Amino acid sequence: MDKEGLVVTCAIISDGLRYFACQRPVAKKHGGKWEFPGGKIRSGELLSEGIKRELNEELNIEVQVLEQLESITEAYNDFVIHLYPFWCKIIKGYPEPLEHQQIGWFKIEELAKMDFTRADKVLIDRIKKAGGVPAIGEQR
Ligand SMILES: Nc1nc2c([nH]c(=O)n2[C@@H]2O[C@H](COP(=O)(O)OP(=O)(O)OP(=O)(O)O)[C@@H](O)[C@H]2O)c(=O)[nH]1
Repeated sequence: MDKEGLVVTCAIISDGLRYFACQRPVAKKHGGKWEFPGGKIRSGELLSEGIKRELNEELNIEVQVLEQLESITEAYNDFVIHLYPFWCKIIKGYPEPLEHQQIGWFKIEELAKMDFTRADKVLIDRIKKAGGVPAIGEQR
């Protein structure tokens, strides 16, 4: 097991009512699981730069980081993940599923029932308990 752990960022994007989530391709690790868009940080890259790069690569959107949320560390069978969530706002483009099986907008109650990884379940629980991240304006 990689003791250092994998540093992964993810974006929480909300239209005030629903949250944006993506389903991983079957062939990838955690295939078929739902996740918040993002990915591994490259060496020397700032977390806030990594999240913007990943969303651009995966969804062809530009985002503004509004706030960094509390990180989550989870041990899976073969690796440890340090998940760094960022509350983000889309400032350019509409999400396209360039690397995911499916993408969509879901209410928090729906997210709580979907098949997310353990790290994400912790995050969803936190958002639910906090009563949601504040609405972030106009999105379709
Ligand atoms: N993107 C993302 N990955 C997550 C989340 N939660 C979580 O456990 N992970 C896990 O973090 C690991 C790395 O994410 P990733 O595979 O998206 O990273 P990446 O796009 O940079 O990888 P790649 O370049 O190999 O495709 C995966 O095992 C993934 O399941 C999440 O909310 N978003």
